[in-house]
Amino acid sequence: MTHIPGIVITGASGRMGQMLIRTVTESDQARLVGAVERAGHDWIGRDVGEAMGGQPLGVTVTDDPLEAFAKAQAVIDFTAPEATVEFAGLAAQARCVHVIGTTGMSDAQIAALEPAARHSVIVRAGNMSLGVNLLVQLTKKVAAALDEDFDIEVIEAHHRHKVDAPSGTALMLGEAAAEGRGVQLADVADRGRDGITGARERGHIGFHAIRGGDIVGEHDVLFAAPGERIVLRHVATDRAIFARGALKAALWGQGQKPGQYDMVDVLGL
Ligand SMILES: NC(=O)C1=CN([C@@H]2O[C@H](COP(=O)(O)OP(=O)(O)OC[C@H]3O[C@@H](n4cnc5c(N)ncnc54)[C@H](O)[C@@H]3O)[C@@H](O)[C@H]2O)C=CC1
Ligand SMILES: O=C(O)C1=N[C@H](C(=O)O)C[C@H](O)C1
Repeated sequence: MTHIPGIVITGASGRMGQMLIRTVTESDQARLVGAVERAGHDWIGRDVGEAMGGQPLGVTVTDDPLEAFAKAQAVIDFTAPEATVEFAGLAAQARCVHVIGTTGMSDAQIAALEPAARHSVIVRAGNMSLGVNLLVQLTKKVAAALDEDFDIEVIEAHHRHKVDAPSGTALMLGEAAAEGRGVQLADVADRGRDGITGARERGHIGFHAIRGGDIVGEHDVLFAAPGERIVLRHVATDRAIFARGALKAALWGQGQKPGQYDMVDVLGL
């Protein structure tokens, strides 16, 4: 019997799913024990390594998440909001750590994770990279140090396939800026200005989303005042940074008490 945690990857054929499978199989601290895709997907029933165009990995892609989770200690889930809510319940049933990278979740979907978190460890973050989680801390500090003479705008850019906006990372950065200022983001967020918007409102936090080509993920937090500007920037050039963070979270979650955590907890920032 090995103590190396067994990991299931949901959304196995996706951009992040495939990156996660490579990251887990290359790690000597974790074992790939399952790969899940949606019902009807043409990878179901195939070896996941072969489906990715490589050597067999001895793991067959399934559309039965509970059967896969029952053999695992952790589930790493970068899929879609409805799927993630369903997986949270099943991961709790199987007592697996559930690492959630999925973005675009509504407040109701986030609230729906709470019953699962009474039985299992959930680590959820809109961005699993070390760099962005450091940027979140810096954003909070800079926002706390400056007054409302500095207008805050969060600008993000992603590939043409991304379905949600603003990005999960942009929202994390906006929340951090709002927290630094001691306000609620919901009260001050300006999302996607268009038309005769009127002059910018003092104290508001703006969000802007660029979509194009194969941009992995870029985030700027702009603090603009009369006469000067500060720009905090993170540029992701490789999805491996998200996969490495997610695997770190899955390993960190082993032995933690049930509840909801984020990458700040995992990274000790
Ligand atoms: N937190 C982070 O660090 C990061 C988060 N993301 C987020 O991860 C999510 C996925 O991103 P990508 O991999 O680029 O998307 P993608 O569209 O390439 O992959 C999503 C996969 O999930 C699968 N899926 C959807 N519903 C499913 C279900 N019910 N059961 C099983 N599989 C299901 C799809 O078939 C697809 O293969 C997005 O929400 C994205 O914003 C992406 C990168 C980093
Ligand atoms: O969809 C993506 O690709 C990414 N999504 C996350 C987000 O919404 O912030 C993280 C990263 O920027 C890539």
